[in-house]
Amino acid sequence: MSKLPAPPADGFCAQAWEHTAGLQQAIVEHPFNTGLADGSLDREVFAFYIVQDARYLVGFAQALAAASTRADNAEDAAFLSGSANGALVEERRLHAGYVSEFGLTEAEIDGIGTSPSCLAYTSYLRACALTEPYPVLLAAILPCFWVYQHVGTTILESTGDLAEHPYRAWIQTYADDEFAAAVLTARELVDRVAASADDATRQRMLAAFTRATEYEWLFWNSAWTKEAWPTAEFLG
Ligand SMILES: Cc1ncc(CO)c(N)n1
Repeated sequence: MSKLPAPPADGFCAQAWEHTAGLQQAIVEHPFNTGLADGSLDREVFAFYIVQDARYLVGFAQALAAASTRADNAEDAAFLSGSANGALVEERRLHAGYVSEFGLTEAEIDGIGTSPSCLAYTSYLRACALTEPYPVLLAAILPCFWVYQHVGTTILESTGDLAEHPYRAWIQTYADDEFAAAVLTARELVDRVAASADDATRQRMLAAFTRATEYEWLFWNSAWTKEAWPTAEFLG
């Protein structure tokens, strides 16, 4: 799958993407993602990322499930709850892969602490689910779809044939047609909800979209540095 078409120029998504264009570029150019693209990324760094991402997906799924309870029609509720289920299926798949692909035992996985950035991002999504209006929650969720699809397809464009690529499975997951269709549906939902929101809500949507995109950058950066809690040394 190649890049998605641009969203309608007069909608929220177009405005949000333009507002975060510099950040989107920094994400694609982050050394974690350039290493993922050319296959040079250290496998241990990738394993750390996968463990964090499985934990992230649980929080993301909870935010999606919460959003589905607030949808005002069955189609949107089905999309959101189906996406929640999809994120949890992916979490189970990643978890199963720890042992087969990375040789990590359950004890080793338990020994990897949830990083500050992973906890911050998932906590932010959960907080939006509890305290923000439905349109703002949706805007916070959207970068999780859209940024990954953008990164996945940008990487695929640069790699071409994936047959021998060490991170083939990851690239295929986020560059495939099924994920692209989900991103289009999510964008259409956010544009529709934004179109009937008032200006103040639309401002908060833009702030939430931007913050979540910042957390996407932080998430990759925290995997790259194998971010730990600086306070761990005080706790023995
Ligand atoms: C951090 C993060 N954001 C988005 C996705 C895509 O669902 C993911 N797997 N992980």
